[in-house]
Amino acid sequence: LTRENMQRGDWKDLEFKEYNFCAKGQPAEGGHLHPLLKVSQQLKMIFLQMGFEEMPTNNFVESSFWNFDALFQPQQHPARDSHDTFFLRAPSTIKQLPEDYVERVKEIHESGGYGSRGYAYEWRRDEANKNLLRTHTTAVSSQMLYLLARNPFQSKKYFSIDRVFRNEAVDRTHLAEFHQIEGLVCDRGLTLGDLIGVLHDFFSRLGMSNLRFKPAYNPYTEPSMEIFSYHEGFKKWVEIGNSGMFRPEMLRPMGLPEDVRVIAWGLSLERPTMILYGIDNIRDLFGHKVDL
Ligand SMILES: COC[C@@H]1[C@H](c2ccc(C#Cc3ccccc3)cc2)[C@@H]2CN(C(=O)Nc3ccc(OC4CC4)cc3)C[C@@H](O)[C@@H](O)CN12
Repeated sequence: LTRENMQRGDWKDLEFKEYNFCAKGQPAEGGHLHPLLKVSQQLKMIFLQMGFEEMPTNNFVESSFWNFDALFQPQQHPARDSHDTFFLRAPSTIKQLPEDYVERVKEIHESGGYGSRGYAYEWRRDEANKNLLRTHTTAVSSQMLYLLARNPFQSKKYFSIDRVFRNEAVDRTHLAEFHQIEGLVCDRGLTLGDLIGVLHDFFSRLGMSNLRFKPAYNPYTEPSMEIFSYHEGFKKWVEIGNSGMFRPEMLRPMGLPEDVRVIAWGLSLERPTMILYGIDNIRDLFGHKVDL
């Protein structure tokens, strides 16, 4: 029976079979939640169950100051080169920064302080003013810790899961951006043992309990550790993240009390998602699937 039959009136001469009200309908094509979304929701639940608060990471553009200088990362560090970082043409510079804090950061880079020798170079404000696409969510962690330091001290547990951008060669497992997962605990008298303990708690909730730690280096954490977990499936140790204790050269200029320590760790969202979903080409995670 068509619209034309109805308009022409010739439906009267047509033969119709009995309507089968018990016939099954067409299977409804349902949508699917994206694997990255499902894994990030699972990780968000883990952090919330551990009493962590989510950081506001809804801005991809950061200043070099918050992304590097506040983390005591020197201005000549290779990661700050345009080969590794996306700098912005417009707006190319940050409008304003907390001037008193900037002065203390300049001081710690140039001549040290709080027992540190610093880097003994001429720190440049115009370098710190350059806007970029954040290379890690630690650029947000630094701002949250600075805000914490401006109020009467209280211990805090923060997390973030969001996009970060690196000007790197793209290959099967690397794109110019990825989602970083970061957790941090700020409290008086925290030790490396507390970091190891919170890592065991966190990763055991992801089904990874057999962990090993390897000394590593980050410009903003000392000591630093790479985190490994034995993967029963692959029968080998898999690097599952990086961690460390933020340096005094980062925390003291913020104004945090001398006995306050911050332990932190990070991992990517893509790696666990690809492993959990058996995806071996990161491009299958993004963009429209083109079956050529
Ligand atoms: C440019 O690449 C950086 C990324 C990404 C990464 C690395 C470090 C941090 C960090 C940090 C940090 C350190 C100190 C203080 C604060 C933040 C965050 C993400 C992953 C971190 N990595 C990573 O995610 N690996 C991983 C994580 C989970 C996982 O689960 C599977 C189900 C079993 C499997 C693998 C480790 C490696 O993949 C590494 O080669 C790649 N890393």
